[in-house]
Amino acid sequence: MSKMTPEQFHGVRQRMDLIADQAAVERAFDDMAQAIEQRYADKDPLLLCVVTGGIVTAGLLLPRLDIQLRLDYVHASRYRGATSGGELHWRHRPSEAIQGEHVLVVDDIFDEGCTMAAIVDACVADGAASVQSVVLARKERAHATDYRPDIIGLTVPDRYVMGYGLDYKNYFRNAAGIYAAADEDV
Ligand SMILES: O=P(O)(O)OC[C@H]1O[C@H](OP(=O)(O)OP(=O)(O)O)[C@H](O)[C@@H]1O
Ligand code: HPA
Repeated sequence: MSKMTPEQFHGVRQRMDLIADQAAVERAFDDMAQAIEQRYADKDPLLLCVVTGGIVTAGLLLPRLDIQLRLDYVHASRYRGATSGGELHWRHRPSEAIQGEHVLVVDDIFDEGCTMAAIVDACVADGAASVQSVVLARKERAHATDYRPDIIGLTVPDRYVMGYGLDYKNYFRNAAGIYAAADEDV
């Protein structure tokens, strides 16, 4: 995994713009959790966290959900430390565990939409009883697929964003807010 020097890291941090502060993001999580509880109260869903970016979204949703549920993960990525997407690489696809389940796919962002559309298609192909999705953020842009997430926390501008699980060159996933990288850093 590539590294940034402290000088590069602090430069990016100084130039980035705040898009949604911690309070706004936490409110979005409350709303997302409420929507999930309404849809899944009696369904014993299997939440499927999309690793790596979806870890923070799943981790902040779970303690807010007072319903019967289980957790599993898929590992599929397109960006791999870059700021533009490529081909989808599967590293973990729990096909057998998905059969007959009400699956809720959990990710940090719906950008071009290719990742979520491919994961939802894979869950359907693997025999899920139903498949819905939740994302912390949807990018305000044209998407490369007709698929849309069922539950969306926030809409963010069409800029490269980071924080709350979203990375910039493998960093800033731990930022306690959502920030956009400066044009010169993208
Ligand atoms: O809508 P799309 O344009 O397909 O992009 C969205 C995907 O890109 C990011 O993952 P990435 O491939 O960067 O892997 P990561 O989870 O390790 O960050 C993000 O976590 C989503 O899974
Ligand atoms: N930020 C971080 N990761 C991403 C983005 C983004 O804007 N789009 C797709 N994956």
